[in-house]
Amino acid sequence: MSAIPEKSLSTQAQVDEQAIQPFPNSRKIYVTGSRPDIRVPMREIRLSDTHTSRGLEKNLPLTVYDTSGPYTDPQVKIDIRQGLPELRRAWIEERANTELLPDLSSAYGRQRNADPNLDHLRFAHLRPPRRANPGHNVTQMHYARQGIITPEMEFIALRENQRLEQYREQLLQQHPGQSFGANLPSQITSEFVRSEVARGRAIIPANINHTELEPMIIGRNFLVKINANIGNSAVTSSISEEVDKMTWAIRWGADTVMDLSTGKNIHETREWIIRNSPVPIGTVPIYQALEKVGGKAEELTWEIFRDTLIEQAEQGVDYFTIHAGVRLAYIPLTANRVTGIVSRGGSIMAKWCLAHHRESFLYTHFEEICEIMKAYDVSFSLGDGLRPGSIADANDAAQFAELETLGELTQIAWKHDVQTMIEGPGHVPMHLIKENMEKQLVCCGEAPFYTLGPLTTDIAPGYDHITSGIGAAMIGWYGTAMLCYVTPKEHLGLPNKNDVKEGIITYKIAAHAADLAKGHPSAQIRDNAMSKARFEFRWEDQFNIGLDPDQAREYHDETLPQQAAKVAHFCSMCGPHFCSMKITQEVREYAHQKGLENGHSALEQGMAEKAQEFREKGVEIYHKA
Ligand SMILES: C[C@H]1O[C@@H](n2cnc3c(N)ncnc32)[C@H](O)[C@@H]1O
Ligand SMILES: Cc1ncc(COP(=O)(O)O)c(N)n1
Ligand code: MET
Ligand code: SF4
Ligand SMILES: [Zn+2]
Repeated sequence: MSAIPEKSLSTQAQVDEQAIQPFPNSRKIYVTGSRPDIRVPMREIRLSDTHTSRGLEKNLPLTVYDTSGPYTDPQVKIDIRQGLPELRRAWIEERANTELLPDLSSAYGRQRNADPNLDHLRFAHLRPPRRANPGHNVTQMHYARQGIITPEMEFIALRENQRLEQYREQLLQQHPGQSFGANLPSQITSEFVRSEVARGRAIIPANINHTELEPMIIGRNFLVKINANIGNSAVTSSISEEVDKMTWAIRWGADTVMDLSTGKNIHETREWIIRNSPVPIGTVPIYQALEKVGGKAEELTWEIFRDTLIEQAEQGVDYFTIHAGVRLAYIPLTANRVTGIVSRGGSIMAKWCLAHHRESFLYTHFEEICEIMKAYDVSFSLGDGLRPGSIADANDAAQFAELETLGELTQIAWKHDVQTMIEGPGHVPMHLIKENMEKQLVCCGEAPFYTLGPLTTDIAPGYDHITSGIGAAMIGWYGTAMLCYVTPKEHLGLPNKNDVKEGIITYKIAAHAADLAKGHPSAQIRDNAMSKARFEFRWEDQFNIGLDPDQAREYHDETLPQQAAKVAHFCSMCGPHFCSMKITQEVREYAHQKGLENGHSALEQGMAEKAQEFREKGVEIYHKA
């Protein structure tokens, strides 16, 4: 939608065409649950047949997790000005414990919505906000603790299984994995989802005002998830660019998106994003609160912050990063750090605490914050305001003091049945990563961990998706439930749409590598399908099974663009005579013809004959015609 000028956004906005292209050889499928409106989206990738000497062999279509929402469903007409269909509306209404309010409860929200100067850029179909009836708690954790399985929980169970049962025969070969204490059942049931949420070991970020949401779960005993950060800054970007980043991010696999806008029109930007997002949206409300006081941290008040929480909760934000662990007493612990406080929220709160020489209002008003959260089912992401911002500062006293406090706050949130996850570092060398995971599990009672990377070295600006992808893969393996991406622009500038994709693909790799290493029951199916396609020279399948079919195809086309090359038994890396997979196939064919079965002797004999053949052909290989 980037081509549309801000002055006519509300009437002219259009979806980014790139975001609605179907994936090659793929179709959107829906697995239906116990009622017709539980329709869980997945992507099915059609594969070609295997050619064997005995004829054609079918390859089962592959099912993959799909975060892209209705955008990749050709049956759904996308209209960014209308927003997405309200998938969860009936589920929320049925529970009959909420009311639609005549107007926004937030004074700031009302003022923005009434301002005629914003008409041209406002999302045009604003809905009245919904809130829990007085005295009611509408969190998924509250239901879970009463033994209720919600449609959201059933949806998630189907989603996590990815039709695993279809692959019992084929492709299920898998290494046992090392899970470091995670409990990964071979089949996820709705009851398992409920019990993990009740226990606080997983969260379902799902604000009752985000009815467009396709439910997902964040927890150590489920698939590892990834988050993409987007949002404008005072220096650059616009509403349309940010909506494009969101639709681009979910296309490539973002499980949640954080809108970290700090520039113009934060309220309106967020409305456009939420109304068009099938994934949970997170924010850091203190950023917008700071904007409201002209960037002067010392002028922040509990009242302004509270109004901001309500404003955002009524728009449908699914989780709030709240830096309530930055206590006055911890600030001196950062004095001798190389990079001080690198968290934006952390530095804002540190400034407020010092200016007033008082305990942070986030800490002192924490129970009131819980009351707001449970009236809309907003989840906590307890912010790591004192995370290390350099290798030198990793695992220091300030960082771990804050973690202890986050543990205390988790217990308070749980007392209110408010879903909670914990944010983690930052910059940490590889050998200090495991300690972070172990301490978090102990301090925070196994509440899900959500880490930024961590970056494993400081020396590669321009490549921090890689420095952090390494740390993300490690901490994901140890038990982190969601990995917050870092893009190549980290430390250098605001990421653009391309950087968003680069960050996502990097983090999809990290998260999947972690699932494999943990031994998640369905994790290896896609690897097995890919390896089989690769060994059988099914090039199209190799492109299409991958995380980024476009990139894979482009690279193959660079040297072998001809259609015939898409079935050739080699690529330009080794060429026809040195293709080891081709040679292996010849060895196997030979063994088969000789009636020698797979054993050692067959391979040995095959190799010997091959050796002879190569010696004879040697001249030809080295003196290329
Ligand atoms: C906490 C992390 O959030 C990221 N971050 C902060 N603001 C934005 C934004 N507008 N867009 C993308 N990423 C952002 C940075 O990568 C930072 O390190
Ligand atoms: C995992 C993680 N940690 C922190 C933040 C917020 O940023 P900040 O703490 O800089 O305000 C974030 N978006 N994600
Ligand atoms: N990259 C930083 C971090 O790791 C955030 C902004 S730059 C100091 O927290
Ligand atoms: S990323 Fe840039 S603006 Fe943000 S803390 Fe680092 S130097 Fe400052
Ligand atoms: Zn950094």
